[in-house]
Amino acid sequence: MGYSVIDYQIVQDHIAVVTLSRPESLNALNRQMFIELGLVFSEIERDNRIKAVILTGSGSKAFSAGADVSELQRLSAVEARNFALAAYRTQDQICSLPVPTIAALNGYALGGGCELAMCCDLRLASENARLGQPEINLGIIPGGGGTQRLARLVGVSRAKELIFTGKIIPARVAYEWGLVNRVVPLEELMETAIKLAGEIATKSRPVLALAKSAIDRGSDMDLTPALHYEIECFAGCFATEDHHEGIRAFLEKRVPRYTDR
Ligand SMILES: C=CC(=O)SCCNC(=O)CCNC(=O)[C@H](O)C(C)(C)COP(=O)(O)OP(=O)(O)OC[C@H]1O[C@@H](n2cnc3c(N)ncnc32)[C@H](O)[C@@H]1OP(=O)(O)O
Repeated sequence: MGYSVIDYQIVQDHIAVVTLSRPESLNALNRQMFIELGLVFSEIERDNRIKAVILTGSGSKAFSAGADVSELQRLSAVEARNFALAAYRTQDQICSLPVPTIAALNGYALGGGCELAMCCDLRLASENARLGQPEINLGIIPGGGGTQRLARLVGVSRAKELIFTGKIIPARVAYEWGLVNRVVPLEELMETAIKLAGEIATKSRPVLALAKSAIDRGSDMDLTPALHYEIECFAGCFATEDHHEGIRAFLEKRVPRYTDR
């Protein structure tokens, strides 16, 4: 399928790389971008070969500088709600993918860009990356999950500090706050992301899906139901062929050969 504002590639057979591609506006997120992200993530969801997804931005300056401000300028309150709902639907597709997702933040990840990164399971940042929710400086608040996902990742106090001031933090601070998993030089970012995705892709696809579901769905529950849900996911592993192979390979002192069944 042809895309105009994103780029899509499969590398090393199992790794999907989706690149936000509007470099002239620092990969600002417009309606077309949400439509194409929706289409590409549907394509990824249907492709059983894919075991990890990397989401990044084109160029060396930005992952994404957020929602396209020139589109926001024209929105009524009703249209703003529809814009946020379109973003929500795309984000929900990303969050519910059964395979791990990695945001490779190659520069600014602001507003909707930071929100998109927070929908991914893991975040790697280049040393020049800068993150924040600066919507308050435009007289608005985050509408793509920023008030919720940021608070869950860094805590309510730090989320309030970022959202109330619009302050942008460097990658190193984002790492100290737990907002990104790792910081690497820009020229090593994609190599690091592909290496991490490759390491994940050596595992069993259905077992990765169960691990992701146990963590994500469990974290929306109280502890006791979450622990019971983990038990169901753990038991689900024993219904896979891959768990036989994993255990057998350990006992035979060899590397497992998973078939993703
Ligand atoms: C509701 C949810 C939201 O996401 S609201 C948007 C939240 N994001 C922001 O407020 C960030 C806006 N951008 C900036 O503050 C700056 O661009 C910067 C700090 C990220 C980088 O500054 P710098 O001076 O290095 O670059 P420019 O400002 O000159 O940007 C280059 C080029 O990109 C256009 N652009 C940047 N961000 C956006 C955006 N969010 N929407 C639309 N366009 C954007 C900027 O206008 C420049 O275009 P040009 O035609 O060259 O003027």
